Amino acid sequence: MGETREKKASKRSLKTCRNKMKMSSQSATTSDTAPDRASIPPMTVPPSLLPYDQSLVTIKATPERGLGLFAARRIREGTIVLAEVPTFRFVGDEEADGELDQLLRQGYDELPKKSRNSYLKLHNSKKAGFSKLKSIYFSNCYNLEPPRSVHGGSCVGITASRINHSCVPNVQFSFEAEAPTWLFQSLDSDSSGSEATASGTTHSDTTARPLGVMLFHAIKDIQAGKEIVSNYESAYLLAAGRQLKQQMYYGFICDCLACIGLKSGKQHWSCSDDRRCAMIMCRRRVDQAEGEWQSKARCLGSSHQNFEGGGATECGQVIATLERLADLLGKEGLRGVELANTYKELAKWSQRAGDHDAAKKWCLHERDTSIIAFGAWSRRVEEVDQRLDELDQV
Ligand SMILES: C[S@@+](CC[C@H](N)C(=O)[O-])C[C@H]1O[C@@H](n2cnc3c(N)ncnc32)[C@H](O)[C@@H]1O
Repeated sequence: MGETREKKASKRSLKTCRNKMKMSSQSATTSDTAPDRASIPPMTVPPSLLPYDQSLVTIKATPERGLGLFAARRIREGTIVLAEVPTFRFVGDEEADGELDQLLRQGYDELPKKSRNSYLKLHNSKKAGFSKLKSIYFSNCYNLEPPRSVHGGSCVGITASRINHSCVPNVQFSFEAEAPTWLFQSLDSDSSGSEATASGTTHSDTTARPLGVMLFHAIKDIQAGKEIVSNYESAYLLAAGRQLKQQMYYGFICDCLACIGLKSGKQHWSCSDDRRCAMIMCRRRVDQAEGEWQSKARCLGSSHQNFEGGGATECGQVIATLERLADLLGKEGLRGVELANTYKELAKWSQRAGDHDAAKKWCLHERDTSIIAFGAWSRRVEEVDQRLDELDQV
């Protein structure tokens, strides 16, 4: 299963270096030929291509947040902090059709004893009217719906469940339905019940739905001893809105820098809500422009999205809004999926404006951000590469 993708990944890793070279040499000479591998300095190899190192993190108790995951040593941006085969994974229909209890019970019975015990020890928010298995599931599951993942449904991993929340996360969660064999080989097989799934399949059973792998990449450098935190919620909410949701769904109130703002004593974070408000406004403007663009395309009966119908001014305004959004996201420290998606939109609107050089530039930004947040061999980077190839052909 993994071999073809691994081969592709190693090809892409060379391409990564080539694009990085292109990026840094934009104002100088641009070479179309790939550099000799030997001439590439080791630092240009994306950290996420290095084998996954399980000793990077450790689980510790905290006074306010229960158990949490902590960096055992300094972790560089782009490193896989945690890779885990989920214990349970359900697609959207299974979650919705009321059979989840039965599926969970069936999957649970098939787990090795150690994994069953680990599952029962996970945090339980004691959700009213839910069985214990289901309440634990919904207290810890990661959503696989867009924009975080395109697979739909949700999943739970034993170690991933110990990651606490911050509105200013230092890791980005992603899910890969297929992962290279080197990654599976470096996973601890009994840490996640990887030999069994909710539907009784194994990840090596190619005829059944594979469990895939949950991944957490560092989106910034993390100092030794610092807590690993992911964002459970949308970034496009003000502190009060985020806290309402956290209280409703998880029973806690976040005290991250963005939430405490002024109380942090840091000028930068006292403006967090202002920045998030501006981010929400940008998002609304872009979403509205996208809706108008789509309906115009439908009216004109254009089968192609990139018809020359919008006008440079309209596209220019959307591009300026998206540039502002990218800047705000950077200032808020949100350098994961939100930033990658913003660069993707910048490339799309630049293409609509007929500016292929800008489209390529933003695509390369999306690629660099995606390598850090999702890994160089990820489906997301593969998709960006396809779009870059298409741009090259224009
Ligand atoms: C998925 S679990 C995370 C691991 C959990 N701390 C444990 O001991 O297993 C989610 C629960 O952790 C706690 N938690 C997570 N992030 C928190 C935060 N920023 N502040 C306070 N509690 C938090 C809440 O009780 C939440 O319902």
